[in-house]
Amino acid sequence: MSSPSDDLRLVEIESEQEYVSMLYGRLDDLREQSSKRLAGALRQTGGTHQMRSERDTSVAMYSDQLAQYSAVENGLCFGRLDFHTGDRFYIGRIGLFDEDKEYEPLLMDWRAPAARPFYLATAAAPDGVRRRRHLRTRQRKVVGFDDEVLDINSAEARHSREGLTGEATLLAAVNASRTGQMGDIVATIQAEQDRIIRTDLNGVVVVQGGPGTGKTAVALHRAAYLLYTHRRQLAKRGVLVVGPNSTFLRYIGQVLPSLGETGVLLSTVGELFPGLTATGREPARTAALKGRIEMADVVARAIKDRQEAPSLVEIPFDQDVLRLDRRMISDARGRARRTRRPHNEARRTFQREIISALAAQAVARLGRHLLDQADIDDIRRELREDDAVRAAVERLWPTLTPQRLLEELFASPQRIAKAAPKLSAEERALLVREPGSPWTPADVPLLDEAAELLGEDDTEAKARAERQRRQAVDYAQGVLDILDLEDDADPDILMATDLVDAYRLAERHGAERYETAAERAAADRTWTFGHIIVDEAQELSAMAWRTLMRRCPSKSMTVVGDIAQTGDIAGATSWDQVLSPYVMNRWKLTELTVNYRTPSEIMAVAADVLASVNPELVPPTSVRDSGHAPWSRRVADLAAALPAAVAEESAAIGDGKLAVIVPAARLAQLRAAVPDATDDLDAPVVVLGVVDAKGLEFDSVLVVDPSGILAESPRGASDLYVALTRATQRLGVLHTDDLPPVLSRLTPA
Ligand SMILES: Nc1ncnc2c1ncn2[C@@H]1O[C@H](COP(=O)(O)OP(=O)(O)OP(=O)(O)O)[C@@H](O)[C@H]1O
Repeated sequence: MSSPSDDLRLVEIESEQEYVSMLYGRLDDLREQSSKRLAGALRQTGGTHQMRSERDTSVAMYSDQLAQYSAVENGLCFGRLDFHTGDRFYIGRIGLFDEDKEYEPLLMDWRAPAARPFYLATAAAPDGVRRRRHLRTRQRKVVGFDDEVLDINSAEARHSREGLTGEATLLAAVNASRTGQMGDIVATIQAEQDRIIRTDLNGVVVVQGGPGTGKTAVALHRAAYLLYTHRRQLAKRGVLVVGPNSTFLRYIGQVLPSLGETGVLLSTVGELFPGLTATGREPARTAALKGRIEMADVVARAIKDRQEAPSLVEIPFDQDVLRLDRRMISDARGRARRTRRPHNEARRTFQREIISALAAQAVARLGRHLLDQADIDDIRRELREDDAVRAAVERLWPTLTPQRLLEELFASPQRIAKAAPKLSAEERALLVREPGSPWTPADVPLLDEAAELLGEDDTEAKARAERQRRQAVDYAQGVLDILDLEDDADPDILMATDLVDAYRLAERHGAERYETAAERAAADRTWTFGHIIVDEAQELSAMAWRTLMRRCPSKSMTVVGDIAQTGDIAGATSWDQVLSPYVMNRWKLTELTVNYRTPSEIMAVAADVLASVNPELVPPTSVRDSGHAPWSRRVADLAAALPAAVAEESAAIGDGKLAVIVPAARLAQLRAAVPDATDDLDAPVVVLGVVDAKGLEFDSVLVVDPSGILAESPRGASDLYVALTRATQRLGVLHTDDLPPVLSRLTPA
């Protein structure tokens, strides 16, 4: 039998349903409008260059709108604010307005200033808000709501925990099973997070916080907020989000689209050199050395070393031999260097000077008085076009790509010795490798450094890209002409999304399509972004920071990380050390203190490990208990014991996700021991090394061989801390030898 309060709730849900259905109706109208406009734009043919470019812009704009309307379909409206004045606002993923009533707001975008009380108002500081309501929806259906009455004297206010906004909805969200994809937190952003999300665009903001405090979530919502608030400025230059590895980028990949933002480039530092995939592996010590700032000097010296000045070069020319001695070559080299242009650009000066020196010799031999200016010009031209002269210039001042420079440097201990006189012999030996070896992520900042110093002439490549883009548009046009659309084509039969598909079809036929800023940025090494967000920033090396800073001359950045979780030996130990070379003390530290992921029982274990990293570091406070005691089990053989432990944990979490986190050296062996295990985050069970588990989370985590993790790296304790804090519900530890003392809090099972 239902109680009167249940009945009241049902009535409320019905009335909310009516409103929410109206909002979806409005969304459908907008979708249809954009579809029609897109179809119209796509049907325009030919015209002047300007008309075509306007059409491209319209196509891009309407395609983006359509993508945004689809992206906000789930959870379109998630909140409501009732004010003491009687005003009422609904809060959602985008703003919707009533065109018939002077654009009265029907739904307030969560990023609008007026929506802020939804995240900040408290019973103590209600900001005029009487009630905050969190709506729960499934697809287009309202399935429930949670209310908070912001009255300091209410029983609810007395019971709610200090500092939490929308506690019931928040706890439901953090307790939900994980899906393998990070979700957005737009309905439950907490006050300390909101303040960071809405910090000014300018300058560097550092978000320091322990595991699970929402740093990644905050960084991504900040990207969405900045794009909303500074759309004009940022849409043109784009926003770059840098993450530690591609597994992590896949994990967070859906958050921004679900917030209606598709124009953000997600990348690892290793992917920032267009046209190159850095898949190679190398010893951690080599990668750490390549990450050191001294490598900038090594690259610069390596280039200078290629500008050779031998004592004599003889060049056969016109049945004679011309001679370049060291002084002539040094003079030409000096002139070229004094231009202060990048190596490949300064080459023109070098070549001119060499040709002048050779021409002077040739003219002197023929007899200056017998030649007029036209003859001398002819001689210079002949010299310029002469193969032997070209070969000599190429030897003395070669045209170098970053790849060739580094490949030839690493292949030659002699070259390394000249370029790196300040490194020890042992360090220099770490750099040597076979030519043709695959590029590694740590090579990328070095290639970038080299590209800066070498200079590149990419006009040809850009012209080619533009030609391809035009072909793409024409191809799509051809497809559309065949479709022969009528103006009033029934949207049910042929939606504009089909047209977009036709447009995108061009891509698959080898031509480029219209590109967003993010796409153009991905293909252009010299692109500079309007804002850069760096996640797991503690992992970046000094050379990687140099690359990123180059990509953002305005130094508008959000730097997100946790110094206590630094695992990479090239990584950071202090934010000041990382940032002051670029922005001195002009960076702002913000902190997150509440852990939304890891329950208190697991955090107590992790806190002991943190104390072993540095007793002064304070772990974040968990927002909840799970009721499950983290356990440990001593086994004789890890690979043999693993399947049963996996089966047990899988049964305990039902539909949730389980991760087995192992020392990198045992990854292959232990992955083979778990039936159906992969590194695909959508799978129910994944087996990962600690490095690849960074930033991720799972309902249950099995940490295997903690001593192995501790011993594997000088930052082993930080790695173990990361591994333990990936779980949202349950944690188990399997070990063969004595449990490390820092884990003594675990319950033997
Ligand atoms: N306000 C919030 N509402 C609901 N869930 C939240 C909130 N803040 C964080 N979370 C959830 O907590 C989990 C941890 O967040 P996130 O991954 O952003 O933390 P992090 O600080 O980056 O952690 P780590 O340093 O361990 O990578 C995620 O599932 C995230 O969705």
